[in-house]
Amino acid sequence: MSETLTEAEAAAELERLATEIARHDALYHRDDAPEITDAEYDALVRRNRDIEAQFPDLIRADSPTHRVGASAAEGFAKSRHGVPMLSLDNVFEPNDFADFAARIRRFLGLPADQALPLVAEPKIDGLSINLLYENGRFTRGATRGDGLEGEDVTANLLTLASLPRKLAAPCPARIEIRGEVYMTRADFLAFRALQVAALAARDARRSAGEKLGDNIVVPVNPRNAAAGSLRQKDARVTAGRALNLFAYAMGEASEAPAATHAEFLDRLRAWGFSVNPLSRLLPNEDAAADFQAEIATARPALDYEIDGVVYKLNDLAWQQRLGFVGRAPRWATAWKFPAEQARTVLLNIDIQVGRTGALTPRAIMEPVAVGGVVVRHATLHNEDEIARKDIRIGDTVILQRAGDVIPQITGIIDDNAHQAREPYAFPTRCPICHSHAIRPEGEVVRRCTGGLICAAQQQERLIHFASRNAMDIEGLGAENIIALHAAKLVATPADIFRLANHRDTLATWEGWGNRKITKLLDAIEARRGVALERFLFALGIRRIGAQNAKLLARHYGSFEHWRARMVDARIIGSEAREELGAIQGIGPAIAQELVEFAAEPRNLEALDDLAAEARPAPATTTATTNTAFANKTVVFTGTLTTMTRDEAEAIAERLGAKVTKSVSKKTDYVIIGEDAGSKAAKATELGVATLTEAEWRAMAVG
Ligand SMILES: NC(=O)c1ccc[n+]([C@@H]2O[C@H](COP(=O)([O-])OP(=O)(O)OC[C@H]3O[C@@H](n4cnc5c(N)ncnc54)[C@H](O)[C@@H]3O)[C@@H](O)[C@H]2O)c1
Ligand SMILES: [Zn+2]
Repeated sequence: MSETLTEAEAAAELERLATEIARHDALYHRDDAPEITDAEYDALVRRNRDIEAQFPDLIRADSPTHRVGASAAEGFAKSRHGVPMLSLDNVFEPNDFADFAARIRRFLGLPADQALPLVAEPKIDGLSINLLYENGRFTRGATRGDGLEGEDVTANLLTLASLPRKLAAPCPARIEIRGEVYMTRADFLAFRALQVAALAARDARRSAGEKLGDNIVVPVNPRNAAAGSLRQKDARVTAGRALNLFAYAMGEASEAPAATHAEFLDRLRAWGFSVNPLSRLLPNEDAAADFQAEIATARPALDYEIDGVVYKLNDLAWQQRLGFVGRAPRWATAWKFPAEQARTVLLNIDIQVGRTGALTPRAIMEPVAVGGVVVRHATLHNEDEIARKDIRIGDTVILQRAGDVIPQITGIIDDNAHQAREPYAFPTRCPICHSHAIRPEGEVVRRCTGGLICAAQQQERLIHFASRNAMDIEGLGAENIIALHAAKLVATPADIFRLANHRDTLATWEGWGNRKITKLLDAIEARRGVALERFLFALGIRRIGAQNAKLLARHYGSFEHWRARMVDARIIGSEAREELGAIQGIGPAIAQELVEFAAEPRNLEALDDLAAEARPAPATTTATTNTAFANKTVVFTGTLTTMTRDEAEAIAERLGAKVTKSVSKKTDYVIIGEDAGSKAAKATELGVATLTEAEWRAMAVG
């Protein structure tokens, strides 16, 4: 560790790391949803261990060094292991491996020339499980959980073909068998593709207003996929996933089934478990380095992911004597492979535009093999990431793949050639529609503002436009929009109103009978003259949800007025800009989105084209039927403090009220401001309902 910390700094840092690591443990082990890569996680753990080594007095009771995994997730019955399920220490270098062997010799008091037979097994990247067999029958299976107690996943495990239900005699009356549940690379890629497609379909339906759960998860790697698939509340879901099992260890046993680990692996095979065929008994620790190299060479061709080799002392009596320290046995270690890295040249950065207008940079590279696959693309996340790593086109970049599907660029070669290149300038225009792209303060994502015209966003916008809370066009759900858009009959919302021109084309489509077409065209016709608030919401301007659309409609009253004021509001400091910012409920971020929308001339063109077709109705005629003041007669008296009398009367009228000057029996409400005189008294006398200014505001403005 290069830095020197004071004791106070070290204590604070250990506290932070304990919290941070526990959070990532839960995300990874309990939720199957890691936020960071394994390499980043391992760096946090290493930092924690280094600080603890320097300040042993500060080691916390909740130190990550002593914990395993994360506690069992809700929704599963808990299952206690007969013997705890721990983790493994790991080494990366030959020297560290030599230390591991030396510690064993020292602990057992073995002379240097005594052979130390070890069993070497590929370290499968899956999730470990504990299988209880009683009288030769499988009775219970659980995940590792926090090491002491895991989730009972017996029903899920029973869907695995490779899990023996019964063990052939002889076998101990009670024995826990441990192993790894994993998914092959090929099955993982197929499953991932399915999930990606399911997610896209779900999102399309969601933007059409359907309420759908968040249960579609796109796994980032095979381990993640295996864990998510096994830990399903409904075992029928697990049954549909391709999961396999390698057995490699035991927990509690009523009698020892073998004297050595190698013999035990033979017993596992005889019982019908699959044991990794690459496992091998090594005569001594000196053979480990060669084995490590051999497996590293074999790795790219394996059909499952491994991240190292586990070396276990063969003699079970010795294992017994060595026991455990912290969260791992003394008699085994995982010699991990370094994260697979490669160097290549960054040819270009292309910008992909998402369905919601987000601009995401992607690296295009000279193809290079890393981690068993040829890679051409890597994500660059966002513009800050590019700036932070100072990535320039033409640079030699270092690429890393740590089990995840999408490789990362971890850094660049900072040489003279790099310095001579231009720093990368992130585009400020959308590469698809050339509208300006903005990045609101405090956000990392830059977005295209050409919502109504951008081809990348068209389909999404159209689905939203027709959906229930927006224009509510019956019969124009996501599926039909996708078909119409793909056939190029509809590109912008205005085109929907011109769909009648394509009647003949539609009639040739399979499943589109005359009745269906007529019904759809009628439904579209019926939406001309739509309420302004629906129209504004349907535009799909970012941050303009149904509630904000309502505020805008009420405030501006008509489409023409709203449009004119938005155009004027483009000028900072203008009266229209101030007015927009002063509308209660419309904050600066919302105002900014509206202004950016209006600042794109082609948005205005598309907007006018649409308004000419849809002809949104002024807010007054639409809001009158279902407000507290619809068809009521109201009188204002006294001085209002939060709005002028004119404004108040205009609002009341917009809400469908009739505003009169004098109080009579026909008056429904008298709104009383400051220094009110005879009208207030008259209201009391006639028993007419009175409202304070605050009450009026609450009812009228919300
Ligand atoms: N990305 C994240 O946010 C995040 C968070 C937590 C953990 N992790 C990853 O998980 C690791 C820690 O998890 P861990 O405690 O399970 O340690 P580990 O995965 O490094 O090693 C222990 C595990 O190896 C597995 N294993 C595979 N083959 C085996 C074999 N032949 N014999 C024995 N065990 C075998 C077992 O499941 C065992 O529990 C970290 O190093 C990191 O890579 C990542
Ligand atoms: Zn665009």
